[in-house]
Amino acid sequence: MSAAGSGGGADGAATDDANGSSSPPAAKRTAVLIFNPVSGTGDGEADLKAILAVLEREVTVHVVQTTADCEPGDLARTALDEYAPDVVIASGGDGTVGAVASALIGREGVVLGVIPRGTANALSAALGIPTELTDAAQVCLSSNSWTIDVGRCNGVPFLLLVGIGYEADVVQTADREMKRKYGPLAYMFSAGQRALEHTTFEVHYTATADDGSELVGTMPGVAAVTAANAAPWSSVLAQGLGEPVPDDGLLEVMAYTPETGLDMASTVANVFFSAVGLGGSPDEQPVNVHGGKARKVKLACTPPQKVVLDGEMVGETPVEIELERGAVRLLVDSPELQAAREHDYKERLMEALADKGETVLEKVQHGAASIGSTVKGVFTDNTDEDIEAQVEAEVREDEQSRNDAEAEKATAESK
Ligand SMILES: Nc1ncnc2c1ncn2[C@@H]1O[C@H](COP(=O)(O)OP(=O)(O)OP(=O)(O)O)[C@@H](O)[C@H]1O
Repeated sequence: MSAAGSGGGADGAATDDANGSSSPPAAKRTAVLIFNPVSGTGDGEADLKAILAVLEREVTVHVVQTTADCEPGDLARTALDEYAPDVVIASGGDGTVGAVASALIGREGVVLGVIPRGTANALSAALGIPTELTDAAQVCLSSNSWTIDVGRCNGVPFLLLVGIGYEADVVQTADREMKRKYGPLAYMFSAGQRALEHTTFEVHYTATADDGSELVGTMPGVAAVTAANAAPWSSVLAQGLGEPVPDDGLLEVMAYTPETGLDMASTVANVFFSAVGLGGSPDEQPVNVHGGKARKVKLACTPPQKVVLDGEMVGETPVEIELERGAVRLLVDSPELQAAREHDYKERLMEALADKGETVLEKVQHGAASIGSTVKGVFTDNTDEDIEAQVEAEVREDEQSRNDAEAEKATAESK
């Protein structure tokens, strides 16, 4: 993840000049915090308290809470006019963050801070924003910024990607109930389920390359198309050419033409494994993955397909997608802080493993068994109650066998 440049520094303390006389404290910077109280699965009230405890040390914060029927972008635009802030901070899921980011397009001098609290937090993962609440709040006080491109799909701004067909079905299947139950795994379950049941369509495309040349054609048998500005590893289909670059002025456009449901599932799995470094190089694409970089792309589908924009359903094809270069300035970790955080995380992980390696391994195996049966449940027609009963039974069985093993060991030792 590359992040460079600098934004406004934070300082609010009194300063001494060369004569030793004290000058008045510099005015505190002003921040607007657009806060979604219901996003994710955490406690909104407690989260807000923890965030303000960090931010208010250095900036004056105006909190604007979102509501069910109010567009967060409109709230941000009103707050920009009312408070003329230096920083606008979006705290919520990807929907909230994307909408607030779009309100900052063309507002030079105002930087975007992000405190992720959603289910998937794909945006933060793609842009290298810390997932821990107070770490992310701390980054909002920093002076490191990264100027990134913003996409537009039929005029509507997006930061990550446009998904057509399969990708849109996956998002629609992972509804709030499923996300509440399974967290980020909801997307994996729904991805597996939809891969087996996917349908195909014909895509008519006009892609404009970086040199202005145009590629026009029709592709039959397509199950999914993605056009990405940025994407985290979990947006598997956007990784066909390697991780998209959010500041290169280009979209990564991918199309998938699987023969069967299993073919689709294994293609998704292959791209996923190579994206996380466990498979072949992304250059060795499976034969049913096609793609390239484009400055702009027009797509029409027969029959028309659903379209998802940064995780939100927005309608149907046809679409015209292009990028606005360097449209938003985002506050990010300094490379040093990012490295220190990663180092610290790895150290703690290694310590925990050295301390109780066996227990950790057992827990992982136990978790995998529960997930396995949940996936099986989702793929078959079991009801939610069936799945929960199945998972509970496996957990009980697992605990019982562990207790038996411990009892056996204790008996053996006492002899
Ligand atoms: N005060 C509120 N009460 C109820 N719903 C709200 C409120 N504020 C926002 N919403 C709803 O929250 C949704 C946006 O959620 P957001 O994207 O922030 O988080 P999420 O859906 O939990 O996370 P993710 O996008 O990562 O899955 C919108 O549908 C909006 O209507």
